[in-house]
This record gives sequence, structure tokens and C-alpha cells, in this order.
Amino acid sequence: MISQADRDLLLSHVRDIPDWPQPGVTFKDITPLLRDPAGFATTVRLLSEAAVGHDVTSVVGIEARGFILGAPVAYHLDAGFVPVRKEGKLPAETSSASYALEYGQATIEVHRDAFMPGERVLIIDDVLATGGTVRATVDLVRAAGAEVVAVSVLMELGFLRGREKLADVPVSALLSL
Ligand SMILES: O=P(O)(O)OC[C@H]1O[C@H](OP(=O)(O)OP(=O)(O)O)[C@H](O)[C@@H]1O
Ligand SMILES: Nc1ncnc2[nH]cnc12
Repeated sequence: MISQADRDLLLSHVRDIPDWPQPGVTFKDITPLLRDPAGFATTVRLLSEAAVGHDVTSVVGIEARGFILGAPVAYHLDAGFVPVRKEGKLPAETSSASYALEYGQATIEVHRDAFMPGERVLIIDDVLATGGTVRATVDLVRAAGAEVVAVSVLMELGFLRGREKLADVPVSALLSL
């Protein structure tokens, strides 16, 4: 459970950029949060709490902002880190999935041999918007033979109803906007 003080700390370091990357989208910029030592440390600690009781073996971070948050969460949990990347970036054999974003279309990939049988995965990202990215990631991780035990994001844009695409997995958001 996030305290009011922690919520205020995080919120005070997320800024709105209107009409970016296209008109009508208000972009939630987390770079002020990342550059603040207390804000960054608190974010990593709170995102990691979603793993409690789940015996997580791997943390998946989604390119690019999910890497910045997911790698320190993995370190914090003493778990491995698995990158889910935009298409064409991973060198070995991959599985891929395509989806729509608030501002476009994307394809993500994971290495087919990224997980050992029985691995228990925590998925980390910064923003849950329409839910397409996390939905595709859950499907890729499962197809690779691992179990998704939780999804933990910094913020959820509730008006885009991403959670409705994720009824089959526990999702926690530090901030609901
Ligand atoms: O819930 P959704 O509608 O799928 O949107 C959420 C995704 O959008 C952003 O990623 P983006 O593809 O912009 O990549 P970036 O992290 O490289 O900026 C964000 O970091 C999430 O991964
Ligand atoms: N409005 C938004 N701000 C930041 N990241 C996003 N990803 C999808 N929608 C976003």
C-alpha cells in the first residue's frame, strides 16, 4: 500500500507534456522522477512490493522506460532481468506480438529461450495506458513457457481502461491518474 507522502513524492515529479507526441495526447514525462534520488529509489522499492509472496525468479522490463525501472527492481529482488524489446533489436530467435498504442502501433519481441520451465515473472513498465503493451507482453511470456505472477506499473491512465484487457493477471499501479 502506498502512503500519501510517497504518492505525493511520485506525483510531484511526473510532468504533463501537452500534445506530445501528437495532438490530443498528454504525455506523462517521468524524467524528473528518474533524476530525483528519493523519487527514483521510492519508485523502485514500491514497484518491487508487487513481488511479495510470489517467489519471483525473473523481472521483465518493456523497452524503453520499462528497462529503466525493471532492471533495478530485478536487482532489488535478487531476480534475473529479461528485456522485451521493440522489433529487430534482439539477436537470437524471438517470438513477437503487435498491438496498438495511444499514439500508434508497435511490435515487441522476446527471446524464445529467455525463460527456464517454471519461471515466475514480474512484469514492470512505467505507464499502463490502453493496455496493449502489457497484454502483448503477458502473452509473449506465457508463450515462452513462464508464469506471469504480477504486473507492476508506476502509473495507470484509468480513462484508457487498459486494465480491462488484463483481467487474467494481477495488476498494481502506484498512481492511478
Ligand atoms: O498501455 P499502452 O497503450 O500499450 O501504452 C503503454 C506503453 O506506452 C509507452 O511505451 P512506448 O511504446 O511509447 O515506448 P518507450 O518506453 O520506448 O517510450 C509506455 O512506456 C508503455 O510501454
Ligand atoms: N500518455 C502517455 N504518457 C506517457 N506514456 C504513455 N504511453 C502511452 N500513453 C502514454
